[in-house]
Amino acid sequence: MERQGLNAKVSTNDCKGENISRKRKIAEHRKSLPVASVENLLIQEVHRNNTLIIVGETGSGKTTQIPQFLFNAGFCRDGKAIGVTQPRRVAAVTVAKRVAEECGVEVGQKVGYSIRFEDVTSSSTRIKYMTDGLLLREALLDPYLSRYSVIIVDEAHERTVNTDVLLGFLKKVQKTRSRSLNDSFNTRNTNISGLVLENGNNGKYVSSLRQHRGRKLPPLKLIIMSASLDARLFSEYFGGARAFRVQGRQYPVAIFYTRKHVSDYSEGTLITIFQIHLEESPGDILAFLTGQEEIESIENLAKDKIQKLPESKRNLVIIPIYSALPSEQQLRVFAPTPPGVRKVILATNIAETSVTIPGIKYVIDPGFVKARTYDPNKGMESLIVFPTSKAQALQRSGRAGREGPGKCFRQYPEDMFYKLEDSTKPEIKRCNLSNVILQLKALGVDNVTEFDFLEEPPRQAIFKSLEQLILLGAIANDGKLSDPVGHQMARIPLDPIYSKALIVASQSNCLEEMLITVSMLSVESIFYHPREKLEEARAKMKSFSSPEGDHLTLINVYQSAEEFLNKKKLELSKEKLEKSLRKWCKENFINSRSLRHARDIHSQIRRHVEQMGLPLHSCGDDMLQFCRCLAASFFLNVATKQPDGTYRDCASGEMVQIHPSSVLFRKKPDCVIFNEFVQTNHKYIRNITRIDRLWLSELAPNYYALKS
Ligand SMILES: Nc1ncnc2c1ncn2[C@@H]1O[C@H](COP(=O)(O)OP(=O)(O)OP(=O)(O)O)[C@@H](O)[C@H]1O
Repeated sequence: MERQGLNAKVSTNDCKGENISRKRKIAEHRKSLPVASVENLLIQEVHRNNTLIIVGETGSGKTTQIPQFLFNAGFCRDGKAIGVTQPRRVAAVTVAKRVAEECGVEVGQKVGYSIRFEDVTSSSTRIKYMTDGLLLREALLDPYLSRYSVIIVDEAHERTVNTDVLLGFLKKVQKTRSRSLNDSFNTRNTNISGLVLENGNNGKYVSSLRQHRGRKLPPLKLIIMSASLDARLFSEYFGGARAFRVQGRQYPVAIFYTRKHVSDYSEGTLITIFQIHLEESPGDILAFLTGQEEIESIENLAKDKIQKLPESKRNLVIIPIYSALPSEQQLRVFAPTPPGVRKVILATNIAETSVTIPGIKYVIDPGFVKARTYDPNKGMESLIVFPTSKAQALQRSGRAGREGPGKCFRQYPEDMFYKLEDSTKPEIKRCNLSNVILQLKALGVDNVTEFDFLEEPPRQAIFKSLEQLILLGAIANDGKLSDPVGHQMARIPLDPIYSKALIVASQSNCLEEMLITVSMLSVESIFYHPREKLEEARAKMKSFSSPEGDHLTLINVYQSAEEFLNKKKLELSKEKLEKSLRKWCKENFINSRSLRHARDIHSQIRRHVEQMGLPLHSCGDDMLQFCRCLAASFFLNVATKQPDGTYRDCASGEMVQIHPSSVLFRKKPDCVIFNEFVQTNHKYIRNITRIDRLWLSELAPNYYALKS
């Protein structure tokens, strides 16, 4: 007993020792970062300028250190907080965890994060990492962002829609806050609702202002950061804002190009993974691919190849990361690699910016990315694979060289690099804007065409999206959000068309079914059909399939999985239950990762609609009612069969085909609603349900009466 006690004591001490040495290492590491040498200068610049643009090499310490410098310089006095936005959830979470560790606190205390459906902050949080979309949602409740003294918009070069909208909004808040400060200096306690009216908003702004009447709001400091942004563009937009350059890089990254053009980049990536594994020194590999399906196919091929290696070389583990993966699975890539094992991470551009994945020494960059495009004439949005920009290539190589020197293998010849665009085309110029417009209107920007965008989206795209929102009933005659539908839609964090579907379903007693549908539609490929077991997979799919179409088929899958879980729930532990669900998925050729993600989304949105008080009913076996509800929700996406068996999209007039993955592929009903337009060699529609054409003028009279 005594010995055990002694041992226990020794191991606690060991633990303490380890902790102390880790803390010391972290402290030394922080001091060695390029930004550390300019801390005082940076703080001076922030004091002098309300808007500052900071450009510094990847890994120089911008994201993790600058918020801490600001905290130490007193920017969180009076209970104010520093908000740091990231374009991606995974970056917000992992960086917050790292900074909490550096500060020696639990995440959620002084340092926290907030992403859609997950808030790890408390009243003591002073440095808050979050997605740019989340800050926009916060602004709905607090239009002056009054709890923040500084907002840092990180990775601004990504130019996501949310970043662009946020920048325009922050510019406005800065102006208003400076004015509110002057007003409260001059006429303390006066009613400053003039500012409210100027913002063109209603009750929400007023109440928020009332809270601040008589209290000074300090000017909002805004910092825009990236390793690869066009500082001039941002500076001009913010009236000649100062740009500050942090010199120096932590570790070098050697760049390698191929001699010739690579015709099949996935094959090239696979070959390079194994070349690195067999020829290079220890260190983990990060390879960038374009999407879930591509990642899963390379994952399977790589796993087969590993089995064929000599025993001593099989120490290779493959870990995927893409946005449709549930958060805890995404975080697996950040776990330390066991000794003697080499980790290969197959990632989409989700791992391209901000993140530090411990152990990564090698990056493979095929030079492609899947991105959204939007054709405003046809109102059609699709995902297309594009070459990356130089900025993206730089960010990707920057994922190596964070813990020591690294190497980046670009899967294209050097001259190709110089032909790439400097920066990525802003998403706002190539996407459907209905979500943006809904958000702006909710923020009180009634005339969207007058909003001060960093770069204007195409007018036609604005009008097309406005039209869509009007047709969905989100906008009233006066151009404001309709009451209650528009306001409700703005509260649900989904695409407007899906938010509307939930509202319609709540009125038709089938919200339970629509919640499942929307969750399943929010993930990629529920079914998988391995080439070697095609017939077996098809037979299984048939057992779930509904003659009405894909939406009911997806519901069948979801409900069967739930039934299975309910049966097993009493006899198995949580861990075993997860395992047996994976087995069930495998037997049924269901993608277990996608199903898990859909279940996650389902429970999150369910909580949301419950909070909103929407009645959660099921239509039971009355599938006709549900199909009518689908038609009432997705009436903007209707296609009708043509004599030659192809389909015509009613909204755009475009000729399309039913995607081969649909259960209606061979049945070819006369009239269908669909949820996705996919453009490969052909134009396909996906996720389809048959409807009766006559329902349309009854369920969407404004649109169809007008059309006919
Ligand atoms: N989670 C982590 N684990 C280990 N080291 C980390 C972690 N996060 C950051 N670091 C270390 O801190 C350094 C600075 O990271 P930081 O994210 O602040 O740089 P950055 O300048 O913002 O880079 P980028 O422009 O690529 O986002 C990294 O190079 C790495 O050495």
